[in-house]
Amino acid sequence: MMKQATTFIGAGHMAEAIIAGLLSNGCSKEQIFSKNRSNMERLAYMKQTYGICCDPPIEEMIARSDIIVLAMKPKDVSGALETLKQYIREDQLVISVLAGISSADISEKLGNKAPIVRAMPNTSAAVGESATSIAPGMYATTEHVSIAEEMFSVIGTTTIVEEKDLHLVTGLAGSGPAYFYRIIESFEQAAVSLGLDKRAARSLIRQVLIGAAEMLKDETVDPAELRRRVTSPGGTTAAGLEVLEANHLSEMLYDVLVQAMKRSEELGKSH
Ligand SMILES: NC(=O)C1=CN([C@@H]2O[C@H](COP(=O)(O)OP(=O)(O)OC[C@H]3O[C@@H](n4cnc5c(N)ncnc54)[C@H](OP(=O)(O)O)[C@@H]3O)[C@@H](O)[C@H]2O)C=CC1
Ligand SMILES: O=C(O)[C@@H]1CCC=N1
Repeated sequence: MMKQATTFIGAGHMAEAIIAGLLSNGCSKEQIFSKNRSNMERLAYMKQTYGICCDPPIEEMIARSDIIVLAMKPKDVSGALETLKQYIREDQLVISVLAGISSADISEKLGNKAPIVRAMPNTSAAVGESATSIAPGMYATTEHVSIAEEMFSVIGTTTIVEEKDLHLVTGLAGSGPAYFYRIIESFEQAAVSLGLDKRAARSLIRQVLIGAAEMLKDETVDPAELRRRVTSPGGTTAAGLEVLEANHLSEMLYDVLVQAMKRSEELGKSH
């Protein structure tokens, strides 16, 4: 269980997913602080829902913390660090979940040698199923990486990557849940258009994804083999899969990653 006091700068969707995961894994709510820039309603919701500390002034939160998690949008990081750099110390660990923003950039904005570890979780953190990538950044030692691993391991799996690979893994795993949600939305709509009751469509297609995901948890199993087991020669699955192939599924998904990765690179340049 994580014992370090932690301040989340930004109490948005990602911060909530991580905080929910930490609390359901036994982390004490007194050890978690969070602040927004101006959305007090959102902060009140976080306080009410999770019992975390949102009232102390930001400088007090930071003074009492071992870890500072940067969880604002990339475009807001410059403004946030302009104010916060006077409070963040070199004996604290800065963990950034920001897409695209390099640790060198964060260090420069901080103007000190605080260690920085970058993490790219996803919103499945809220149910303990994030696929988080962790990369050591400026001034980070293996001990700092271990602390970040400990934090993120309670909200899912952790994979250590090099910082240069974060653009790619952001497009793959940070954004990843949205691709599957989008596919589910279309299958639901298609089933309803073809005459199925909405509730039945919804519950069936969701369970299909949950069941398939459960099967994939065994990493020794090849997804291609799982697919072959479903696909009877000349049967319904083969007919459906032919449509995916005819519409260039692999090329399309390659492009999905390329575009998401490019966007991450742009975020790093344009904030
Ligand atoms: N959503 C996702 O699936 C994932 C997101 N990320 C990364 O997480 C970060 C946050 O994303 P997400 O949670 O979706 O965004 P949200 O918009 O939901 O939350 C961002 C929060 O940051 C706050 N904020 C902005 N500026 C400041 C500031 N100067 N000081 C304190 N708080 C501030 C905002 O408060 P206010 O409204 O008051 O301005 C807002 O509550 C992004 O950098 C994103 O790249 C990473 C992995 C996955
Ligand atoms: O869309 C985004 O920019 C963020 C980063 C990964 C998931 N959401």
